Amino acid sequence: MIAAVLAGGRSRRFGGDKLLVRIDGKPLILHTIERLELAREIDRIVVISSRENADRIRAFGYDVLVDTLMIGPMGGIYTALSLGDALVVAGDMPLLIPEFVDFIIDMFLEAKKPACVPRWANGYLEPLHAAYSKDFLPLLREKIEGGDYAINRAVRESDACYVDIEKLPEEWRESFFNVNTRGDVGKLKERIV
Ligand SMILES: Nc1nc2c(ncn2[C@@H]2O[C@H](COP(=O)(O)OP(=O)(O)OP(=O)(O)O)[C@@H](O)[C@H]2O)c(=O)[nH]1
Ligand SMILES: [Mg+2]
Repeated sequence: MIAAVLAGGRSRRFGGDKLLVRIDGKPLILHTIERLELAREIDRIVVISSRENADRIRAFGYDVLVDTLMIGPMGGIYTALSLGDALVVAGDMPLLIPEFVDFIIDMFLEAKKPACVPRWANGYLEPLHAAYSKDFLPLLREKIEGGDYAINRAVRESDACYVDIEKLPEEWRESFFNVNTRGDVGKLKERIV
């Protein structure tokens, strides 16, 4: 399975490109990628990046596909699916749990649904830690053409399968930690030492 790492955001809350910020001497996005490399079910990693960041990420030694839509995560997922079925994660998730990623992929391969998305008991979805099939593309295309870029709504309108987070090992929840603000960098440093 391909893993697509979304890296085309604006980092507005962070102020300055958060994915290139060094944590322990390493850019944030490489922490995310190195966690993915430990997942058995993933055989290829592609970064879905803005045009501006493409060369910088290639220089780290990773494949890049440029997102020309730049309409938010939905456009990143749409771009990723041009490569085939994909496990999609946000580039700002440096604490990914490889076993959890494998768990989602195994469920996705078995369920044969257009998407497999983690869901909290209160209904909140985690669409940037999820698996998508090419069968999700027609709905995405329709949404994009209609100017509705809400990925959660698209997932809910599809025949997705859901991964109930509260039924899984509690330590897997760390997978969803993502860096949005400068303060999150402090939290991250506490967790990776
Ligand atoms: N390829 C692609 N990735 C995106 C896009 N928008 C957001 N992302 C990525 O999706 C992930 C989650 O997005 P957010 O945490 O909301 O990040 P963001 O948009 O950079 O940050 P804010 O501006 O603070 O909301 C990050 O890794 C972003 O780089 C997009 O339009 N295209
Ligand atoms: Mg985020």
